Amino acid sequence: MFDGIVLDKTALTLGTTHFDFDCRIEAGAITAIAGPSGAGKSTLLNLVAGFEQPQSGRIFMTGTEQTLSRPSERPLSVVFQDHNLFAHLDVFTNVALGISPSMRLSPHDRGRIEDALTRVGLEGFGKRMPGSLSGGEKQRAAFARALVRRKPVLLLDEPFASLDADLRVRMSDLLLKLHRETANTVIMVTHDREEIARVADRVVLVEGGKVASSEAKADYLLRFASPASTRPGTV
Ligand SMILES: Nc1ncnc2c1ncn2[C@@H]1O[C@H](COP(=O)(O)OP(=O)(O)OP(=O)(O)O)[C@@H](O)[C@H]1O
Repeated sequence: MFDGIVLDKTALTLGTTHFDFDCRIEAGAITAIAGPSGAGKSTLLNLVAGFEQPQSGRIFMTGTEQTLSRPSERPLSVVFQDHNLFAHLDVFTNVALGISPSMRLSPHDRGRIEDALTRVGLEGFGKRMPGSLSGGEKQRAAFARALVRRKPVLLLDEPFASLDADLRVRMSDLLLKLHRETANTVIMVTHDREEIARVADRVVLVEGGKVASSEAKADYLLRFASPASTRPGTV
């Protein structure tokens, strides 16, 4: 049994754009999804998350078929570039929603939420409202919510793109630290070559709605570092 993520000839058409993804994503690794703008990176992630459903093909995750299951039924958490937090709820409540949408929390759950906030460097931030947080603090809160869910798969859609360069590096370090602790399967859409170099184990290159290659990071970086590279537009 392959316990990573499988997109088995997963196809759909959105508007006039056709997508046809066929790939395997290793369990326990951080896989970057790279490729030019409009190639289909977010669409691939949306298929894995269940926000889009394929018109044909199948999707497997941690050994079970998930092709038609709802996003909430899939063994995963998602962190987006923006809009991760409910603006009218404090940080504690935003994180708590990762455990219980109805906010039925045991003392143990409350402890886990405080612990997650501490691990992402937001100790004492529980009563703060999202509007009073910096961009990096908001992303940390989003990570804390993903952490308390304890799902084996973490999907990140350009999670650090709106942050400045220094903060991007610190958030990458945080991602690596959390990944070492949880050994979860991470898929991260990114345009940023340096981010790929810093955090990814493997790289899936998406072009024209298809998976063009899937390889170890070192091989990917070597290929595109070469002056003979034929794909200057890609990260
Ligand atoms: N719901 C939709 N209806 C019509 N076209 C869509 C829809 N969703 C995506 N597309 C088109 O599919 C293509 C791929 O979109 P997608 O967002 O997956 O690309 P991407 O690689 O993530 O791009 P970027 O790097 O710019 O975010 C784009 O041309 C986009 O306009």
